[in-house]
Amino acid sequence: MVSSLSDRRFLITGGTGSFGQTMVTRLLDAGAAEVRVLSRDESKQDAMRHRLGDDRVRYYVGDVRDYDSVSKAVRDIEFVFHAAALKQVPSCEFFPLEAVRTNIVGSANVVDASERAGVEALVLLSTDKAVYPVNAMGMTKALMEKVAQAHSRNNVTARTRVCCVRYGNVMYSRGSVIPLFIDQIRRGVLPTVTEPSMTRFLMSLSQSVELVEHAFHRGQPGDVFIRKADACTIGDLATALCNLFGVPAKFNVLGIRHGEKLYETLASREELAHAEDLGDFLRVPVDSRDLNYALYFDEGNVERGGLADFNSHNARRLSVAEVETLLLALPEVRAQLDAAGTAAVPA
Ligand SMILES: O=c1ccn([C@@H]2O[C@H](COP(=O)(O)OP(=O)(O)O[C@H]3O[C@H](CO)[C@@H](O)[C@H](O)[C@H]3O)[C@@H](O)[C@H]2O)c(=O)[nH]1
Repeated sequence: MVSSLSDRRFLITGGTGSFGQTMVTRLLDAGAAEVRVLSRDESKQDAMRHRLGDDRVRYYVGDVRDYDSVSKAVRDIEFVFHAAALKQVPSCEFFPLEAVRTNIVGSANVVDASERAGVEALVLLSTDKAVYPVNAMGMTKALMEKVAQAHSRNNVTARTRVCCVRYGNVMYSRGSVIPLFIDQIRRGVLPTVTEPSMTRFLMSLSQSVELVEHAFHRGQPGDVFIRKADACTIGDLATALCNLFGVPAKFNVLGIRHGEKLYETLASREELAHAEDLGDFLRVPVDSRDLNYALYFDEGNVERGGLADFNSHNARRLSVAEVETLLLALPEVRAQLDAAGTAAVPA
């Protein structure tokens, strides 16, 4: 268990992304001695350097696919957060081997380089799409989790405590559906809803950081941590945005896209059979032959209705009004509403 973030040295792979930037700021605020950012894009690093203006942040240009660049960035580091990934479903479908190289081989490089450098703890970021995966992005993230768990299972004397976190859609993340719908609404175009009854878990960026910190502080080697998020239908999400921008809730229905599921699963029924309920979080320990499954069944200790998955269809369903409240809590949405000005009349 790590008690404090202050005066410690951190590496964040993919540190210029939405999660990475939020985590860097959080660590700096908590008094970190040094935060290294490893990423491929020098111009994003440059923009971040100017925005933060904090010389505790060190920028490493490199690629997790290249073991050498990871091992240089991790030298003398105490804690690593691994956020670098190929995350777009369509690009991973078109180029699955690229997803293998970044999401699986790259993650294995981060695990191995951390172990060799004597890093204390490593948290890898995964996604609900890794559970019962149907697309290359989810499949490669599922294998990333296996690589992380194998490190713990196969090395009893491992120096690095490796855990994963899994979460669903982060609201307003780059290229996601919320900024797209807002852009469409503001341009006077009908939002392009794939399938109104499709459901997704909703999480804020700060909740994703909280989950990572929870795993970082409390995770045992090989654990997967999940936050018990609420979910909504995409139809209700589009309706909530139309209401906020004062336009009628009418959509252009496209149909479900290639590689998409009607709902996502955060924890499989197989995992729930031995998961530990921690209130807001679930902890799925690494599968071990020693686990006493029978105890859980005899004591009726399996949460969420026996052997059902925890998915976005059976999770707590947010109402349109609740989605509106969540959206209004996002500074980006408020800025868009302000920019839309008084023309936005409530529906
Ligand atoms: O024009 C559009 C685009 C998307 N959607 C729907 O909106 C939902 C969310 O889509 P999107 O924001 O594109 O996210 P996902 O494809 O679900 O994937 C995101 O969420 C994952 C977690 O589930 C992350 O791992 C991925 O990196 C991230 O891209 C889905 O049901 C889509 O069908 C629409 O209705 N219309």
